[in-house]
Amino acid sequence: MAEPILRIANLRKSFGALKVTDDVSLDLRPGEIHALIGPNGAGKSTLIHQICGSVAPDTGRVFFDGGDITGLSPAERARAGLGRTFQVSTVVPEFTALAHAMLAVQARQGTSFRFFRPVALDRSLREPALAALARVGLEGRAGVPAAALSHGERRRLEVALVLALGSRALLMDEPMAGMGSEGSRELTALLSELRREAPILMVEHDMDAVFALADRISVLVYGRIVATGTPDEIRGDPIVREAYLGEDAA
Ligand SMILES: Nc1ncnc2c1ncn2[C@@H]1O[C@H](COP(=O)(O)OP(=O)(O)OP(=O)(O)O)[C@@H](O)[C@H]1O
Repeated sequence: MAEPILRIANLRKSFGALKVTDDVSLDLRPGEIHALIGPNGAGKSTLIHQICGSVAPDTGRVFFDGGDITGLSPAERARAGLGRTFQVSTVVPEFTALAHAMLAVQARQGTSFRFFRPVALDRSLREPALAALARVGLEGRAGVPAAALSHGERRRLEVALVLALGSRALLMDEPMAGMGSEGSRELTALLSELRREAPILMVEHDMDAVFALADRISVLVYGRIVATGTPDEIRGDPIVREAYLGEDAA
């Protein structure tokens, strides 16, 4: 079996008396989608924050691509190739899809300021940016401001940006949230393809998407992983059914 690209070992995090992450270990292997599911307040988002570096664990380690990244900042983790999708709507609404993608390519190339060369004219940014947009089916929307993209298109733009940043593994917190059924279908197809380029660890509440996409599922309840397995194993697991899925899983 291939070595995991991402490995979380014995992470613990408490907020006061509340143990939000209680000795969590899991990994992400090349080519897979690993979904993290669990009831509201189980600690899924806090776990993702600890993996991407915006929340420091109390104890435990995070390893990426063979190296210990526990002490790295979110920006250093992103530069190392651990990508996280973020809401494009919170960036610059007037910037076009292409401009966002070009800025992501520029960040990857490590040239933040080019005073004498307008970004919009730079072919070394434009071509990889257009390729990232094409990868998510947005090549025809390159000139459209982010604010004018549909919700589903913005989600795809987020994916294009992490690709343009050179991410080799992706963390996604509820990628399906707010998508209509058409948008969910498109994003499901895209993520399904994408796993070969960059494996994905995702938190997701949409069980149809989880069971359609995931190679493995981990179930988090009160900060603890109660089960990890294939969708079939998770569906049939009595502890999971009792703790979380209920009879809908039948
Ligand atoms: N910065 C913080 N300070 C104190 N408590 C926090 C903080 N962040 C999260 N919590 C608490 O930790 C618990 C886990 O929250 P978290 O958002 O990680 O859960 P979740 O599984 O992602 O939930 P949901 O599915 O509703 O998004 C919750 O009880 C939450 O109120």
